[in-house]
Amino acid sequence: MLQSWTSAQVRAAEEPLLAAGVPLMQHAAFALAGVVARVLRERRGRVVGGQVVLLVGPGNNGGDALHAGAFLRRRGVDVVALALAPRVHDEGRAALLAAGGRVHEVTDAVDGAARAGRADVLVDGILGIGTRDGGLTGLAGALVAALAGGAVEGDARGDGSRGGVVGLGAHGADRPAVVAVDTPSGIGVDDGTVSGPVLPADVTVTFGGAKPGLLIPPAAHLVGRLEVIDLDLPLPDHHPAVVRLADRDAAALWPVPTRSAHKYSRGVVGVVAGARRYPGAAVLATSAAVLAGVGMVRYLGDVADLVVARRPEVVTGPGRVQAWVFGPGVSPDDAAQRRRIEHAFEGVLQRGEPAVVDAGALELLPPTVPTHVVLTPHAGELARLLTDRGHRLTRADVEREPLRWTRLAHEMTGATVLLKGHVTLVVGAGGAVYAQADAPPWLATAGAGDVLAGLMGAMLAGRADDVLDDPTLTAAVAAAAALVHGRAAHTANPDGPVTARGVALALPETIRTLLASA
Ligand SMILES: NC(=O)C1=CN([C@@H]2O[C@H](COP(=O)(O)OP(=O)(O)OC[C@H]3O[C@@H](n4cnc5c(N)ncnc54)[C@H](O)[C@@H]3O)[C@@H](O)[C@H]2O)[C@@H](O)CC1
Ligand SMILES: [K+]
Repeated sequence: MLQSWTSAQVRAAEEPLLAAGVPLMQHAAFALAGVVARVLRERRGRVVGGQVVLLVGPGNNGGDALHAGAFLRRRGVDVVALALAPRVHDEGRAALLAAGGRVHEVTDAVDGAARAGRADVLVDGILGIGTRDGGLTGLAGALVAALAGGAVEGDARGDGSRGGVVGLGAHGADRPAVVAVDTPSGIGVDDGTVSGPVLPADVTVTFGGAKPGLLIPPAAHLVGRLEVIDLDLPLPDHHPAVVRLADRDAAALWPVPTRSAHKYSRGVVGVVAGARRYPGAAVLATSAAVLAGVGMVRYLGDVADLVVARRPEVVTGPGRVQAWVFGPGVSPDDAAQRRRIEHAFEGVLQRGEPAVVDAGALELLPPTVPTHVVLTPHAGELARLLTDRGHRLTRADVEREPLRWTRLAHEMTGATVLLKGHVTLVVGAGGAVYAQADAPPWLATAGAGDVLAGLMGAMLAGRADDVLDDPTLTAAVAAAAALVHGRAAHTANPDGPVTARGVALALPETIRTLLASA
């Protein structure tokens, strides 16, 4: 499990150690220098003679970079600090100079970008947890925009004058590797927003514990490989801001049958999905539930013949269920499916049956529901859901601030809300947040959401009693389902195209491997 803490939580945890004179910055800088040395070795075969340029901002984040530069100097690395503020960390600066490094005061963004572009490794120490709203501006903003590759047109000098842009480009062996100090500078450290230029990192070395912005999109896409340096900070372990589950966490959440289990005790999933116009969604959602290993799958809808032809294990017609899947392939104008879903919602509310509410069923959601109801919108559907509740939003708004809007949807509806994406966010009871980045981009394909819904329904059915006893469990189960979904895509075809059906078929093998690894 990867846990993360907000800037305020990290500062509070650092305070007693700093008061006791623990040299946290030295520890952080030493670890940072080790990572930079490793990156130099990866790129050039050796550390000695490597060229490192430090981008140094006004605070302790720049201090970390300067001290790391001093450590690297002692290992024979050529280190130049580009000071991007009128004043940089005094001690760090003195340490770098004493070790034979150089400090260059940058006054021109184009010139600064040209110097930075010549490095083997660029260390981004402009801002860390001291970042205020608004991202990088002025000289640092213009320099980073120039380096990041023309994000700013014309204003690369930071003084309004036009200048040539020295872009790092997106790829290429010649461009410097970028190592971010604590966070890529300019991201919203606590919410993952990106409101200005940011230098995409190859590696982010974060201190004490991860920060939410490193896990939440869009900033999460700029982090590269994440390395967490443990500083033994007394962080509130039971109250992380955002969590990312690992395989063993998902395995621990999986409903593994006991020897005395029978099909009803293992859970029955009721699936209301598909229509004559969208029969595939019913097949995919029921298949995923069957292949995830639930006790029984019960299908309600108009394409029962097709579902049973494809999945003879499925029973049809009403009856007892432990959890529901509503909505894949259901259009709002489908009166029969609407009635079935509205009727089943009564059970969800009265008897406390967990439910996954997807696609067409999102529009049938009662005004408020308990947390054992999981909504699984993509960004466009979340925008619509909130627009219907008085917040005029577009898909792009949701993509800019996914955590904010997922949280609001949870607060307004009471449901656990899972926002599907390359990074999937889940917000559940008590405001718990999960950010799962397990899905390969190939998984963005038609029907993949139907498989996720079926798989999650199977998990909820298998753990229905636990979920009802412990309201916080639903969000964890939803996050684990997202993890399994991503892993199944990988099992289906590592690093290549996948079909939704292929992902469903890969579930048994994926779950077996996951449980074996725990
Ligand atoms: N507190 C500690 O003891 C430790 C801190 N560490 C480092 O210190 C960093 C935090 O240092 P600071 O608190 O000095 O903060 P930063 O270095 O992140 O920021 C410095 C200053 O930049 C200014 N600033 C903020 N947002 C800005 C913006 N958008 N544009 C321009 N200027 C802006 C503010 O005046 C802020 O105080 C951490 O991220 C980490 O790298 C590490 O050395 C570990 C120990
Ligand atoms: K930084």
